[in-house]
Amino acid sequence: MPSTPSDTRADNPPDTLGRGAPGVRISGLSVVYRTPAGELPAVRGIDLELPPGTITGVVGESGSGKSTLALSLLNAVQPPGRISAGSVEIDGLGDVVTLRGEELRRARGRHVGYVFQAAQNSLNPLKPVGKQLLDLGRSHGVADLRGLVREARDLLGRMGLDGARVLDSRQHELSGGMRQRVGIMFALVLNAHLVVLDEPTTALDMITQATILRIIREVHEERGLTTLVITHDLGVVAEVADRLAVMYGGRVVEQGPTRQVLGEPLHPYTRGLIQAIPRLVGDIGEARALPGRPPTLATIPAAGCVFRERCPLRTDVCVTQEPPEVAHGARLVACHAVEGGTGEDRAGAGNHGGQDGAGEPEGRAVTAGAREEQV
Ligand SMILES: Nc1ncnc2c1ncn2[C@@H]1O[C@H](COP(=O)(O)OP(=O)(O)OP(=O)(O)O)[C@@H](O)[C@H]1O
Repeated sequence: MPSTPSDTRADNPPDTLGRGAPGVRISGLSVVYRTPAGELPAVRGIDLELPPGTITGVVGESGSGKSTLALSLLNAVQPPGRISAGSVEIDGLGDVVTLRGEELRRARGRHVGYVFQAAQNSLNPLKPVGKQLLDLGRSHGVADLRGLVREARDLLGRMGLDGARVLDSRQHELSGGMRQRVGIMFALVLNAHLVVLDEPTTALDMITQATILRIIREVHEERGLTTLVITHDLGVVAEVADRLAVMYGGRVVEQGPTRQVLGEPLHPYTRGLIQAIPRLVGDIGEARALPGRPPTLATIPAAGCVFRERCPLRTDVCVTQEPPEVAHGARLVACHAVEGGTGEDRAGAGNHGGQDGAGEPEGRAVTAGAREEQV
């Protein structure tokens, strides 16, 4: 990759984040939305670590709280929502939940690059993409705007687009898939070292999706990033993520190295998600959709296990007691019915969770293999 825009920024304040991939520690994070029935939690007491240099995937059905979690990483939850408890510690930035005003604006884009779920429609319809790029550069004090444009063209070119043409285009002149790639370009172009991608490939056909996932992985490794990918698509995380967190009803119910979580799922919800994937070969009847529907804010139970209504393993204790996250080797699982925890605390699991089986080349190869078996 050629020199990056941040290499050329002369008039910027010192880069407090440094050059390395930052670690992120989300602790006790809760987010509520105000509704006619009062403030209801969309994310509840989440503890999640993003080890430096890894790609973490967050999966779960619609409404499980994935986007709300992603927004919290940027302290960007908007009313009627608010972060009601917890912290998001990013190396070099501190607790972003406490950042305000100019500090926060600077952090977004420059330190934390992001693509929101609605990336396809988040461009300004009146301005060419290139003009919006220059606005972004100026608002972050980029000295070498030509370098910024070069970088944008290069990123778009790698994603299979004619960069110069795209920069000259307005939103309505681009297809959904092109806009999606423009969104990814904006997330990467300021050379942030923490990148949050919310459904980065939803508008893309399978072949373009595979290309984009490869590029996300390549850029992640070239630049030494810490990356969070939010998706409802297990295929996407199998392809790209070292570590995986499975969300349901605002809780993380299972987390650990992708290879382990997908290869040998422990939580009944994770198992259900995997069983629901239709296979191209074999008995079509093997794919079993999860019965029932995920809860809404109004139907998330106030006590007990959030998954119990749909759970085949439910017992009485699930109605009254919320299952704690228990370590199973490098994994954390919140389920009363999963036996054989190692008895380690969260820290114990988190420590080897970073790399163990996380899948540097070997882990991904195995994960890819697991995916091949699925099809
Ligand atoms: N602005 C809002 N006002 C009220 N409730 C909201 C708001 N935004 C999200 N919610 C609710 O919060 C819960 C979590 O939503 P969120 O969008 O974070 O989930 P998600 O897993 O990202 O789902 P999807 O994949 O459909 O975006 C859902 O029940 C949703 O209806």
